[in-house]
Amino acid sequence: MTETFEACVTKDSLVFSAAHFITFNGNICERLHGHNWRLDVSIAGHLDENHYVFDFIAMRDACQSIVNELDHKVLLPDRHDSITVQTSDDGREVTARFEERRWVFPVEDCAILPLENTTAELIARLIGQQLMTALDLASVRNVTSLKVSVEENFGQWATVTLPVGAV
Ligand SMILES: Nc1nc2c(c(=O)[nH]1)N=C([C@H](O)[C@H](O)COP(=O)(O)OP(=O)(O)OP(=O)(O)O)CN2
Repeated sequence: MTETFEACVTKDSLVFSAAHFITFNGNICERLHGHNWRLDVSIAGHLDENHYVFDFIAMRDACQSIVNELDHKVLLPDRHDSITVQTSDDGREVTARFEERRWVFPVEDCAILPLENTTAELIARLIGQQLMTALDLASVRNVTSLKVSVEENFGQWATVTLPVGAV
């Protein structure tokens, strides 16, 4: 077995305070509520010429940009089967609907995400995909995988591991 390393980043600043509601077990829809979502990211692979797997600082800065986009927002899914999310014609408001329920938000308070549901798992995967692009991991030859954990509440988190293609 060859040795592998992980470079990991988690910080008090890598927390976003955001509201959401999910559906589960078919047609149960939560009430709107908030979490302080915490991000934890690791990149695994072999060492490069700097004796790094990947630069912590680049990881930290890319994570911070993503967190800043989500902080103080309402997270809304635009691929949900039964929650519809629509921006008004004048671009000022977003309306989310589930069955008879309706929520209206100022557009600047919303992060409309390409997700089927705003679960911690799917948010972790989306952040992972965004990090893949931001860090151009596909072209980094020594990196084998990216792991993203999103903690929704103290001690409750979801993790995704995404393979990195270049190796
Ligand atoms: N694997 C997952 N399980 C659950 C997820 C998830 O994203 N992935 N999400 C939820 C809900 O969003 C729920 O809101 C979790 O939040 P929490 O505040 O912990 O839920 P509680 O109802 O227990 O609220 P308390 O304020 O702590 O009483 C559920 N599961």
